[in-house]
Amino acid sequence: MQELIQHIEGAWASEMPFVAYHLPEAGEVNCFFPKDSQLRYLQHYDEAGFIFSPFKIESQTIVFPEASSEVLKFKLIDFGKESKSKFSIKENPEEKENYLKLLWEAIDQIHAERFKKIVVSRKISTAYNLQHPSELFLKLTQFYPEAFTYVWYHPKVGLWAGASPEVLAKTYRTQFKTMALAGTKPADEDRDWTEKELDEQQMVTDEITDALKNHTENLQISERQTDKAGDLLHLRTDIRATLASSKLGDVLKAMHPTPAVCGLPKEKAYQFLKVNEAYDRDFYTGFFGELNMPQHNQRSSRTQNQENQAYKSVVRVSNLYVNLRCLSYADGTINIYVGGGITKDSVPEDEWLETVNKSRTMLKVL
Ligand SMILES: C=C(O[C@@H]1C=C(C(=O)O)C=C[C@H]1O)C(=O)O
Repeated sequence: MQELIQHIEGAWASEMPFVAYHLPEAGEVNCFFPKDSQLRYLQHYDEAGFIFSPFKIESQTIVFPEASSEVLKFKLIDFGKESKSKFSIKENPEEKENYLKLLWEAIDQIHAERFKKIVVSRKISTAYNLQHPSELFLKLTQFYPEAFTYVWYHPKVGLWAGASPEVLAKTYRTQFKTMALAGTKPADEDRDWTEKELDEQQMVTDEITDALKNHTENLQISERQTDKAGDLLHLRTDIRATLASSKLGDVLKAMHPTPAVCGLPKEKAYQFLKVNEAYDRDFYTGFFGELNMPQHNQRSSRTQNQENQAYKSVVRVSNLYVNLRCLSYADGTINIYVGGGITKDSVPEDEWLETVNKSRTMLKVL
C-alpha cells in the first residue's frame, strides 16, 4: 500500500502521467505509469491499454498503452479511514437560475416533440488545493467499493477522478455485457419508483438493445433491478450478447453516447446539448477503462493419464465504464460534473435537487 502511495505521489510530483483504478469489489488496485509524457491517441480498438475518452464523438480518445507503460498491481488494504469530509460548496443562486432555465428549455422541447428524453448537466467549480491524489483515490476505493473508482492524470490534460456505477462495455472472448442505468433517488428515501423514472429507464434499455441488434447475437435482457451507487439508488437492466463479426470499436460507435447520458433521438439531443449546455463536458459522460488487457486464469485440468494439472490461460478483456460521479482538477480549481435525465414529466426543482445529491458523491472525498 505504501508502495502504491509512493508511486502515485512520485508521478504527481514529477508531472508524469498515471492512472490508478479499482474495479468493483476487486482485491487489488491496478496502475499504469506511461514511460514518457507524450499524449497518445487511440488509433484502433485492437490496441491494449487504459483509455480515456471524451463525451464528444468528434474528439479523440487518449490511451496509456500497455506496451509503453509500467503496469502494476497492488493489494488493496482496508485502512478503516471512514472520516467524512466537511467540505461543502455554497449554493450559487445564479447557477441555480441558469440551470432551471436549461431544464425548462429541455422540457419545452420535449413537449414540442423534438425529443423524448434529454440528459442535461452542469459543472460545479470551487477553489481547492489538491495535494495528495493518492489520498483522494484511497478514499474513493473506501467509500465506493461497488463502483469503478479511479484517479487519472496527464500533465497536458489535468487530473480526473471518479466513482462510476455504469458499465458501458465488458468483454470476455466473444461475450459482451453492458447495462441500462437510469432513474435516481436517495438511498434513504422510502418510496416506490415513479412512472417517470420507470419510463426513462425503459427508454435507455430499448435504445441500447436497438443499437446492439446489428452488431451482436444472442441478446439477453435481465429483469430490472435497483442498484446502489454511494448514497443513491438507480434502476438497472443488464444486457448481454455475443459479439459476432463486429468488433468492440463498432459496438461502441453504435452505443456511445447512450440515452443514459445524452438523449433520444440521439443526434438531435447531442446538437441540443452542444448549443444549450453552457460549458464543455470534456471527459464527463465519456468513457474510460481497460482495453484488451490480459486476465490470467488459473484452472486445473484432468487429462487422461495425468493427475490434476494446473494450467494458466490468458484472455484479453475490456472493462469500460461511463465517466459519471467524477471531478476534474487543474490549477487550484476542482470541477464536479452532475446531470440527470429529463422527460415530459420532469419537475425542474426536483431535477436541480438530483444534481445536488449527485454532487455529494465527490464532495464526500474532498
Ligand atoms: C448523468 C448522470 O447520471 C446518469 C443519469 C441518471 C438519471 O437521470 O437518473 C442515472 C444514472 C446515470 O445514467 C450523472 O451522474 O451525472
